[in-house]
Amino acid sequence: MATMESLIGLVNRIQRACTVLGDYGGDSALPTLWEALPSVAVVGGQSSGKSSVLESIVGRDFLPRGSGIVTRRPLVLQLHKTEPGLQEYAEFLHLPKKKFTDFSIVRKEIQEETDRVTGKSKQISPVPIHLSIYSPNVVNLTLIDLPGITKVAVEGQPESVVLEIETMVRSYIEKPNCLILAITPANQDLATSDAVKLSREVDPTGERTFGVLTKLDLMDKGTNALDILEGRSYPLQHPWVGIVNRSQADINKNVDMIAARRREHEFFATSPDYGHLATKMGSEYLAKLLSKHLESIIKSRIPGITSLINRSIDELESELDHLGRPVAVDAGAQLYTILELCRSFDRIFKEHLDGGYCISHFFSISVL
Ligand SMILES: Nc1nc2c(ncn2[C@@H]2O[C@H](COP(=O)(O)OP(=O)(O)OP(=O)(O)O)[C@@H](O)[C@H]2O)c(=O)[nH]1
Repeated sequence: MATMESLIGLVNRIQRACTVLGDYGGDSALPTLWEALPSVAVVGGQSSGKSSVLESIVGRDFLPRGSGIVTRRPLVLQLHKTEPGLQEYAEFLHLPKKKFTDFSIVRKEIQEETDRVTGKSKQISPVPIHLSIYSPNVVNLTLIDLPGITKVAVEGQPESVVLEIETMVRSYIEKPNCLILAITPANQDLATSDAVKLSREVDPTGERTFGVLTKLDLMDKGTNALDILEGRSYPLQHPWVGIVNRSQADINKNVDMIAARRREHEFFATSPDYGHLATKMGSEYLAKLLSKHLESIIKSRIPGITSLINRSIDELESELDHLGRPVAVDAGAQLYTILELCRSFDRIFKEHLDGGYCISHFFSISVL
């Protein structure tokens, strides 16, 4: 288990290295290392509860929240499990070496960094924000929060935003190594769920889709979601997980994540409808389920990842060979390099000229 955890941690670090080098799977026509590594994308309609699910998994309050379109750039969130007792902190890729221990400042930075690229209007951008959280209380995971799928542009947005968001979401979830966390609110008809519709399109067999039903506490009295949670309607290969996040009123009252998790736990444990499913519900269970699934994916993909890395090393080495020796920085060594180049040019020139010693000699002297 420890080995597997460190392996997921290693994949996290490779992903981090990829992003530093500008490889986040973007629009590259070539297969990239990022694409070979597994990740989890959170997909759903606007206000379906995507950011709330992410926060519950992390157990921290750090994402900008509110009604309307809040997530306007993809957020690549890497969770790194640290030793027990160590302090939790966050780091942004665009602010290297700056450790954030106050998570309300993390939220502010996400907002400001979103605005820096999109402006303060409701525009969206496909340029991701990268955030790493180091904590003893998380499981090693890379999660990607995406803008909510919508059917209509809100005031201040161009009509094209609807298609732009769908294209952006699709570009992440169509990658075969991307697990899809399809978030659907339980108080809406599942048949109209954007998350279910889109994930079915890109993953028709449902092998990489995890259905998450939020807002179970907001269902009309006398109704429940047992048909879905027990897999009778909309079955997926992995069972649906029910979640109860904090309501907007809870957020306004600053109900903290620990209290929220406890309340979620109680909701399932004491519910006459869901009590028998309580051990397989809730955000903590979801985080463990995802981490476990990632483990098995990584295990099965190790040979592919290794061969991709080896292939890239080979290609880079042959490119380096082709480029020749590195050019030194100091003037003396540079002069030496030039002399060496002239010497080899002289030799090759000589070899190609029939009895041309004089010309090549003359040439080498004139070059020097
Ligand atoms: N009561 C209740 N409210 C919830 C639940 N999940 C989310 N909410 C509320 O629904 C609203 C939207 O939640 P978010 O998590 O911001 O939704 P989102 O999908 O990330 O929103 P966008 O990023 O704007 O698309 C917030 O006010 C949450 O408090 C839930 O399980 N129960």
